[in-house]
Amino acid sequence: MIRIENLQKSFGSAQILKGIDLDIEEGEFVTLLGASGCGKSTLLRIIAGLERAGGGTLTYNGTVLDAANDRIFVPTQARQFGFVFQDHALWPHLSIDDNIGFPLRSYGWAKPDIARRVAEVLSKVQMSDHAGKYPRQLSGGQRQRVGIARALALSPKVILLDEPLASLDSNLRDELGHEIRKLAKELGLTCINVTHDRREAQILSDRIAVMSSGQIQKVGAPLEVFTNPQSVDIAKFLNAGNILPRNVLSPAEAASDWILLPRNAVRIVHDAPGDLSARVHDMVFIDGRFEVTVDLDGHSLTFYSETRPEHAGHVALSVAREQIVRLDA
Ligand SMILES: Nc1ncnc2c1ncn2[C@@H]1O[C@H](COP(=O)(O)OP(=O)(O)OP(=O)(O)O)[C@@H](O)[C@H]1O
Repeated sequence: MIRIENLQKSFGSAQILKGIDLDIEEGEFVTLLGASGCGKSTLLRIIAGLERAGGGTLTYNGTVLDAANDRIFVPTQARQFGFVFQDHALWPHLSIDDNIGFPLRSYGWAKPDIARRVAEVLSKVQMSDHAGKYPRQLSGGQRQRVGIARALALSPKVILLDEPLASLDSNLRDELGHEIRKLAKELGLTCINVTHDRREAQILSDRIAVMSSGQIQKVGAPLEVFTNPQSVDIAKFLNAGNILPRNVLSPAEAASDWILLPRNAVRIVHDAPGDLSARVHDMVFIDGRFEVTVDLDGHSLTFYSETRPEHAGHVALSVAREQIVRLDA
């Protein structure tokens, strides 16, 4: 298990990590999700041993890897974690098998053992046919598969990923994302990923830690984080649904209270008056359903609909009120 306790880091006078606490279980896939500059890469670099913490403790299976106050710091090589970066970081002048074999050689592996291991990991990422090629002869997705194979070569128990899907187009991102998740589970890997991409986080992760301003604001399974994001800021960053003053749906309530109304909690009703009447403002067909935006007393409300609203103009809506959650301002 990886345990992060009150971890802190400053660059000059800027405090970048302000006391991070997080436990990551063996075999778990956790994503640090946050906007640019929130400190997620700095946290990953500290876990990797590429950066030292300024305070707090990092332990792995009970062994302290970094504790600034006790002057303990285990260097990167001794941590034996695997790395996958967004830009693949392959050596252009080496063939694919040499790219994967090179680190093994530097650990003193014998040639036949290297050849066997390279073949094994290439087959795990379905790249066996490309062993003799050079990185420039591969597509972005294929290069990333090689990057993953290289990370697996030394059989690390922990893999650290820095936006592994960022350089890929959207279909490929989903496909490789599902494969990475499957492979991680098959091999029982503990994975820590950083990204600002919500979709990537949801596809890959058992749990998501939402970061902003050097702190973890919310941790949970994707379903929990996206359906109960806790605050207006997190809900906005996650694009979790409609963020409305409570009194828009319940006029008796205080206007200063905020709620999250998920996009699947609203539906058009045809044969009943409904809870609300609203004016259709916009509509797009996307991912097999309509995304309808209505104007509700000056507030914009977006929801998913299997059917196209029959009449442009006004629609009657029913709201699944049990799906509404309160948000901290
Ligand atoms: N070596 C460094 N020296 C000084 N400042 C740094 C250093 N590394 C990071 N920072 C600063 O720390 C802050 C957090 O950076 P970090 O890279 O951790 O953010 P991030 O959330 O990963 O953002 P991004 O997604 O853009 O990489 C930024 O303001 C950055 O400029």
